[in-house]
Amino acid sequence: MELFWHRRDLRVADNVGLAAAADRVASGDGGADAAVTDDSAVTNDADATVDAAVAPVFVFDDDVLAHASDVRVRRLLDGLAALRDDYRERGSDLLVARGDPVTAIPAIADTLDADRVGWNRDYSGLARERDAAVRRALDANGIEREAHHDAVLHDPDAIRTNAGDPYSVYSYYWKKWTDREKADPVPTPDAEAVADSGRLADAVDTVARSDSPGAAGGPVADDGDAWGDDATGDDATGDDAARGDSGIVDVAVGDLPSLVDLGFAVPDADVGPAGTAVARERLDNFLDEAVFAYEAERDYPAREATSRLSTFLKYGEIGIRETYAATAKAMAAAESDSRAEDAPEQVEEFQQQLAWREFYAQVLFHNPEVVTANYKAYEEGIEWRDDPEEIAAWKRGETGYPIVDAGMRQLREEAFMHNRVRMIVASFLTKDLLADWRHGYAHFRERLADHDTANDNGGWQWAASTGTDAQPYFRIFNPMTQGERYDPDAAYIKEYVPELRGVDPDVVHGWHELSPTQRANAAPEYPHPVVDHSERRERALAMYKRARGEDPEE
Ligand SMILES: Cc1cc2nc3c(=O)[nH]c(=O)nc-3n(C[C@H](O)[C@H](O)[C@H](O)COP(=O)(O)OP(=O)(O)OC[C@H]3O[C@@H](n4cnc5c(N)ncnc54)[C@H](O)[C@@H]3O)c2cc1C
Repeated sequence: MELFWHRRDLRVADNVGLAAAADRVASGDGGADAAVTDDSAVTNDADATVDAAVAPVFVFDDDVLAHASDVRVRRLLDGLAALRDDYRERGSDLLVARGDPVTAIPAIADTLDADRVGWNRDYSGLARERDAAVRRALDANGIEREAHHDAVLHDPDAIRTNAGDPYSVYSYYWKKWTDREKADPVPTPDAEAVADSGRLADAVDTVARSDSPGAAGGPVADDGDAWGDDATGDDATGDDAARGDSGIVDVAVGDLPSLVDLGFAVPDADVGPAGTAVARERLDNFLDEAVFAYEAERDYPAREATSRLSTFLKYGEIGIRETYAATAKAMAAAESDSRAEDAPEQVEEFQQQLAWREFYAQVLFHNPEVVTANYKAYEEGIEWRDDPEEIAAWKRGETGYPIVDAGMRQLREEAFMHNRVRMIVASFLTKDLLADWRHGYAHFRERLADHDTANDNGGWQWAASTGTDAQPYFRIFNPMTQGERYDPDAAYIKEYVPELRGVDPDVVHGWHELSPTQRANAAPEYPHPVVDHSERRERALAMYKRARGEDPEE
């Protein structure tokens, strides 16, 4: 028996770690029963078939839940339900545990008589720290373990500059990324390779509820695997020893806790559907048509021009190899059929976004401190203004800047925001309200269903001009002209800002130039601008110049 630990890879298809375990049990190369050699003649065949299988588990870790939000836990539970159903279709089920993985994983492995535990690597600081502690606990209990690269096409150490450094400039990273050969999707395990649900139920009956082997074993010396070393980050607890002591392991077969059980409330936002089947349908639909106009259309929030795959990629409900292979197929088809000449470039533009995801993953991996610190140090530090009322108006979507308010309300209602609008609202918070990007990051982290530490942090530090390859500090979006350019008939704005529905688009886009009386006549319920953009623009330039040690008057 092998135990496979799902974390942010909620799928059975194109799952590198799961496929490796399934392949091993199918070929009889590994697992407790495969180790039977001399006694094989007397082994009960039925038991051997049942035991030579992979048992999947998910662990609700209280340390992770402490940093989660209503929206994200709702979406996680939906993704887990879909994963469980995929296992049930194969006659298996998902083991669901609650506890500290450092104790839970060795305890469950022990109960199942699993001699190996597998998982896919996660690159954030907290995850790496947790994984190092789990590795030590498994080693102490003599249980083999292996970790795989799965979430990205090229792992964070694979692509470096010619001098051997991690990349900090995206365009150079992209050149190498796109030239590298990409792995094919890995096979989906056969039903025979995953543990029968009855066997899982029997095992759960006997799981120790305290004093698990993980707790007894305690931490042992690290084996020097670079992936688990020196992890830091905002959400890292930094306390391995404490992790090994809790000893309580709650396990059920397919029985998912409710939001309330986990200490969360039902979110106002509709987090949308979950699971591999939905993700595949989205990808297929997108690659059928929209991708061929992706570059031209992707910045217009009212148009359905992007894939809306981010939440599925964040929870790993679709594999990145499968996603990339589908884009490569679409590109090949576009080259050979009668589509517009630039169709392949449009597909490549989409692949570039997948590469941004991997670029930010490697930035976070090599610089875990960026979660709380500026990537780019400013000599004198940035003197953020941080006005609580202005920040609160931004969060509520009541700044009096229509495109900003539409974005913030889309976030509240859908736990999602269009990429162009994320850039606009992030620029507005940092360069109009002069508020620290960390306020925005914290709010996005709470509200976005697709919140991904690497991408969210990368996006915020880009907008605040503090990140790798960031927007230069003197490039400050004008929220009115951005709205006019990318939402010319104000369709997106009107969808989320009902106060402006009957208002002419020119009036919407010129809102800041109207007199208070004109505004009151046009849309009495919609707020006046909280700040004057031109004045704030000058203040932002001075703020950044001072931080750079330059004279703001020059
Ligand atoms: C301030 C800010 C915060 C952001 N926070 C997140 C976040 O928490 N999670 C997240 O996945 N994306 C984040 N992004 C990137 C981007 O906005 C979303 O990935 C995108 O809007 C998701 O929509 P989509 O799936 O339709 O994207 P598509 O345009 O269809 O792109 C396909 C995929 O590529 C990836 N991708 C696209 N753009 C980027 C990007 N700029 N950086 C990294 N990956 C990208 C995503 O996985 C996305 O699903 C943020 C951007 C900004 C400016």
